[in-house]
Amino acid sequence: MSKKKLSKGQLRRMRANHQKRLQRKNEAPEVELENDSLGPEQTGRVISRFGQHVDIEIDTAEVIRCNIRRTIQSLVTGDNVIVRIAQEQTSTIAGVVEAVEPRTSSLTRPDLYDGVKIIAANIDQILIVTSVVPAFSTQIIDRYLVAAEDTGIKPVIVLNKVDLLDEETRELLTEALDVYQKLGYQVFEVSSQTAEGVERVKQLLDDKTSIFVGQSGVGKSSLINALMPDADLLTGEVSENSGLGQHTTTAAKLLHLEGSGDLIDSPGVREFALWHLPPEKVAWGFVEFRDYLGTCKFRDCKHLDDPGCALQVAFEEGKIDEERFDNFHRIIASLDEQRHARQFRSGSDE
Ligand SMILES: Nc1nc2c(ncn2[C@@H]2O[C@H](COP(=O)(O)OP(=O)(O)OP(=O)(O)O)[C@@H](O)[C@H]2O)c(=O)[nH]1
Ligand SMILES: [Zn+2]
Repeated sequence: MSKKKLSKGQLRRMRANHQKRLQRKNEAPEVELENDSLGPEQTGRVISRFGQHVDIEIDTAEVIRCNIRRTIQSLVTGDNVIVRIAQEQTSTIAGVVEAVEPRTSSLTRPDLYDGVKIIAANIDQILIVTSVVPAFSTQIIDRYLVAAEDTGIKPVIVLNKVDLLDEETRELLTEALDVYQKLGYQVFEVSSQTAEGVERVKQLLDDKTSIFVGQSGVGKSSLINALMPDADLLTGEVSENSGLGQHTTTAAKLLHLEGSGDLIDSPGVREFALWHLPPEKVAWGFVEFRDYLGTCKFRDCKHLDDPGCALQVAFEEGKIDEERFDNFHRIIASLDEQRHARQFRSGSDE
């Protein structure tokens, strides 16, 4: 049986509907606030972004939902902004973001369409949380350090769950972490369970914007809860999935800590170091390698057993820790594996 032919009228209606849909897509879904209904400019900070809208905390600590001027190219959690607030509240949209201050730092992730996507801005420090459950791994710490070094944001290492350690294990871990202290990284040993060391972390967070990263299960949520004025807030916010739709669970959100510090959190923020790293950035991410980079005999030196490798010489002279050098090679090897897997996948798609 042949397909039923559409009448001219039906076709016209279909086309008209299609046009309407396209138009709707291109139109900003925002309620435009009239310029003369807006108050004077004031400063604020992005708490969270939801598509065309954004929640801004202003100096009175009030959070207001705003539209975004079309001239603004990029606006993410943590951005400092200039806003104008409607003098009379006529809708849920209470103001307009007029401008964004230059960022001191930004956290990005690879994006299929745009190359990279910025997920948060103006972060002062990255707390790399690790523990003994899941197993302690300097390789994972190094991987997070490399990613942190690439952002230019200061990383700090936090060993959580020290309450689970017997004396001997604790000594071993302290020794392993000593390598990082010697490289200039701050190291904290804490337990979110017994609150050991938590006060020192609290002081570290004061007056700064921080993010917590690390493997699933190391105790990031537990630690954050121990540092929040209202312990239930974080879990409540993250699991909320109503009203504003699914963005609530994925959008990075800025939260206030018990002292004067802020925290930006989201699943994406927590996992940022697990995304692909270009191999040339890995060596740079090992801070003690920097003096030697560019001094190997061959420009494309893999720093393995290449002749005339300056890193190899430095290692043999005891200037580079063995475990760090091993971890570097392991990270490079895992990047190669990832690349092969991607090539294999894209090849089999054809
Ligand atoms: N013994 C002990 N257990 C802890 C401590 N901190 C967290 N835990 C436990 O570790 C488990 C994981 O903690 P979470 O806070 O959910 O870990 P997370 O890093 O937020 O995990 P994701 O949300 O998956 O990223 C929970 O069962 C916690 O109770 C601690 O200091 N000591
Ligand atoms: Zn080399």
